[in-house]
Amino acid sequence: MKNTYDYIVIGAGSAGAVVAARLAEDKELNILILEAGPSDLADEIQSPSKWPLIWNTKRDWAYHTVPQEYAGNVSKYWPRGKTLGGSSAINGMIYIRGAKEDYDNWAYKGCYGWDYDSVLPYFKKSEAYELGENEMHGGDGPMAVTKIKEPNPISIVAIKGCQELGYPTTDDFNTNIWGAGLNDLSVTKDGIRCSTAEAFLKPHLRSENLTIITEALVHRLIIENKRCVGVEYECNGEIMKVYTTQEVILSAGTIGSAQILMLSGIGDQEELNEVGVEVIHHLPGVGKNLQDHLLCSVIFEAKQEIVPPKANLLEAQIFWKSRPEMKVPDLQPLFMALPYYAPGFEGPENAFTFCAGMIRPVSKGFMKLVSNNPKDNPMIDPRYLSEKADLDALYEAVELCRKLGQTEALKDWMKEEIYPGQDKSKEEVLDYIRKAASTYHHMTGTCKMGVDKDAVVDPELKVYGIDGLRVADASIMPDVPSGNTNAPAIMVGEKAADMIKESLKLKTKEYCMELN
Ligand SMILES: Cc1cc2nc3c(=O)[nH]c(=O)nc-3n(C[C@H](O)[C@H](O)[C@H](O)COP(=O)(O)OP(=O)(O)OC[C@H]3O[C@@H](n4cnc5c(N)ncnc54)[C@H](O)[C@@H]3O)c2cc1C
Repeated sequence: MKNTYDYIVIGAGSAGAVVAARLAEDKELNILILEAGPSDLADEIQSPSKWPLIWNTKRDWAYHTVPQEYAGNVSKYWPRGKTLGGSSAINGMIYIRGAKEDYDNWAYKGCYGWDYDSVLPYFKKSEAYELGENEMHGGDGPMAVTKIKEPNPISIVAIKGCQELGYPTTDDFNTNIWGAGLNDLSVTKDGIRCSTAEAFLKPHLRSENLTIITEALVHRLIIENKRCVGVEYECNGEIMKVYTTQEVILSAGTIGSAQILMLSGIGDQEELNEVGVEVIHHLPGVGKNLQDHLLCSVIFEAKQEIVPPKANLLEAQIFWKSRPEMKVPDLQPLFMALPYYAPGFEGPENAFTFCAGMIRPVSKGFMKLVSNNPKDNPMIDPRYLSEKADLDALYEAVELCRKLGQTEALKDWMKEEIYPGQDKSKEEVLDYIRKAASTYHHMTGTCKMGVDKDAVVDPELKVYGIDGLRVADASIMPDVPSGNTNAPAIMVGEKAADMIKESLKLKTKEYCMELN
């Protein structure tokens, strides 16, 4: 193993695996990718219906928030992938990009080059859409996106119930987001999860210019004169140092990237002083702007036996709005053929869930270090439901799901509403929502891209105030897209790799001009 590489990528997750693989396409470059977790060789990862079995194992960071003041005063569990592929190896495999307006809004806030028309080519670049290339989909990218072959009966009746209530349907959320329909999945044609490790890293396993090190926990960046020159990490109990000739790309995810910046002395100076980290660069936005979507389970006991789902457990959903005047969806209820009880709630096993989802949160939270030890999980406070607008929206999502349970389409399936429960007052329903609300797993924003004083990276994803360092993952999203965040994180990886390659070309050109 060398001790100097052209580029060092930290984190082999949804975005990091893409950045490393795309850079390694240039055989002149030597790339290192450091991943804290072990390999992804596990049946629970490969089989699309087994993903919740990975929770609380060695491949899950298993974070917990602080007790949520506005959400039942309980701590909420946050699974995150800790393996090759990162969270794309433990996620629900729904392939969705969100609304066009999400990205146009990023550009409106100063993130030039990130409007939907500009990012669409990057979504398409990564994609091998089962139905082939068209205006909205890519046909020959590394990442399989397939249709659900044998949907569970609950998924089908839920969509019919939505139609009965007057909602439209859609057969492709990435072309027309509004309405109810079956999801596209990041699953191969052979029915195996298509994580970014599967799609992007595996084809490079024999590439001599891409070195992948697993179980390598990055402690901090090595910074000299405000330039990132390398990385310090721990592997097999040994502390190692590795250096870069070009750049370090931080792709450790919404928690990991902000944590590593702070451990390296880049963050809010007062907060860093409190935990004994020497301040290298005061950047107050690091760890702030934490945003997440929320779910709340509406659970029905079933009249007839539910067959176990064959696909990804999350086959169908609806994108809708909490108020008629809304221009983009803010609700995304998911239909599951199993009971998804929140911690502390229980009920019959032969049951199904319409999981009310709220996807345009107004509440913003933060995370910060509790010590200067890289092995200590940071303190995470998403401040769920701290803004009343979020509770109002989630309430509308719950009511939509409850109405769906009462439709004719569901008559042969729905025996009884278990949660929030029949004949509950609005106050009781709100109380249930606060207690049962859980993450939709879409945390973003702690290293926000932007042009304001709280921004951490510029629109080229370069960290303000430090040379040779970019962040590329879900943490840079200024606002969480209104949909699931895996495809957007992969898009960030694709665009980052292209920008890095462009910078290198420019540098080489300048160097050649100097020589002449
Ligand atoms: C349970 C679950 C279900 C989800 N379901 C869906 C879904 O169905 N569809 C969808 O679109 N999205 C889903 N998501 C969200 C989506 O997977 C994430 O938003 C996306 O994977 C984030 O990508 P990322 O690159 O930012 O981070 P990650 O993919 O989490 O990658 C970060 C990587 O960095 C590594 N790392 C962190 N710290 C260090 C360190 N100090 N040293 C070395 N390595 C480090 C991590 O181990 C990890 O591999 C789900 C997420 C979860 C957890």
